[in-house]
Amino acid sequence: MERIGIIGTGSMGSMLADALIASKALSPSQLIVTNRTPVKAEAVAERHPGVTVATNNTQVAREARMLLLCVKPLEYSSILLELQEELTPHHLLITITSPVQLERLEELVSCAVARVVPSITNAAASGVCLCEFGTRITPELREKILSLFSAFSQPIEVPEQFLRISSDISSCGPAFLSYILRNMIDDAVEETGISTEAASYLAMQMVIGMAELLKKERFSLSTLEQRVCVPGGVTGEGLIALQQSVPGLFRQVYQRTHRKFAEDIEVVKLQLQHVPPFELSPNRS
Ligand SMILES: NC(=O)C1=CN([C@@H]2O[C@H](COP(=O)(O)OP(=O)(O)OC[C@H]3O[C@@H](n4cnc5c(N)ncnc54)[C@H](O)[C@@H]3O)[C@@H](O)[C@H]2O)C=CC1
Ligand SMILES: O=C(O)[C@@H]1CCC=N1
Repeated sequence: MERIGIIGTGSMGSMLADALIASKALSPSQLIVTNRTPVKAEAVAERHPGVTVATNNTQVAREARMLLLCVKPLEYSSILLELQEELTPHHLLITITSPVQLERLEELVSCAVARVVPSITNAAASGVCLCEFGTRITPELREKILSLFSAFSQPIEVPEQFLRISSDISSCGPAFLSYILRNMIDDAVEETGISTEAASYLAMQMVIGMAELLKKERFSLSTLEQRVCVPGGVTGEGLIALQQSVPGLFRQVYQRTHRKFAEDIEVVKLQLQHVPPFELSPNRS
């Protein structure tokens, strides 16, 4: 029975644990989890009796061959120093974050490495996850990863150059759209006096209905816009206000995310300089 380890059970690590078990891709006994603050790992085991809570990261590497590293980029150097001796060529290390380059990871560990960037939408067994495979990933490992994540998402292979923008849309997108929707609601309340509850309910039902339409492939975004925008009607009037401020807005969003991404890559690179290549690791026998 193959076990999978999750290091870091914060927002994404716990979502992945829940999704793997809910989709039956894994039974609880196949999962071993750990977190710097143990209570978060214990909460996963409370939701899914049978999940093992490890006391530290090295225990996870000893008991599982496939590891999902679900911590923030700045935690990588210390975790890699801890895990370096435990990781063998039989392990598979999957990072879920973007600014840690796979090429660099391959210099630091002896096992195969891959990236799978999830999205909060995967919690509803929906949405995509973005995959990138390191050079040690065999066709069998590739299939294994795709099969595991396809239990609760649509895995899409993305070239490194488009990883950031893809993640901006699929992973950050739910936060961006939620912010816009909250403004749609707040402005409705301020402008008309409708209650927040009523406006929120209408907005959420609208989004759910729209997603269903898109899911059934009955409409593209532009046909949806055309069908709703009756010539001479009110939608067109509203769109005039949007046309004045929305075009180019997301370019600013993407410029900011890309700038932050470039900064993160540099900080991670500097930190990883303190991790020796795996062949030179001091404890290596
Ligand atoms: N939140 C999201 O929607 C998405 C996040 N990501 C990526 O996933 C990564 C994690 O993000 P979140 O889960 O949102 O963050 P989070 O802060 O909720 O979770 C990180 C967890 O790692 C734990 N941790 C930190 N250092 C540790 C260590 N040395 N050993 C064990 N556990 C440790 C923390 O206690 C925390 O529970 C980030 O790199 C982020 O870029 C990727 C796609 C979507
Ligand atoms: O905010 C972040 O850094 C992460 C990456 C993708 C979604 N959330």
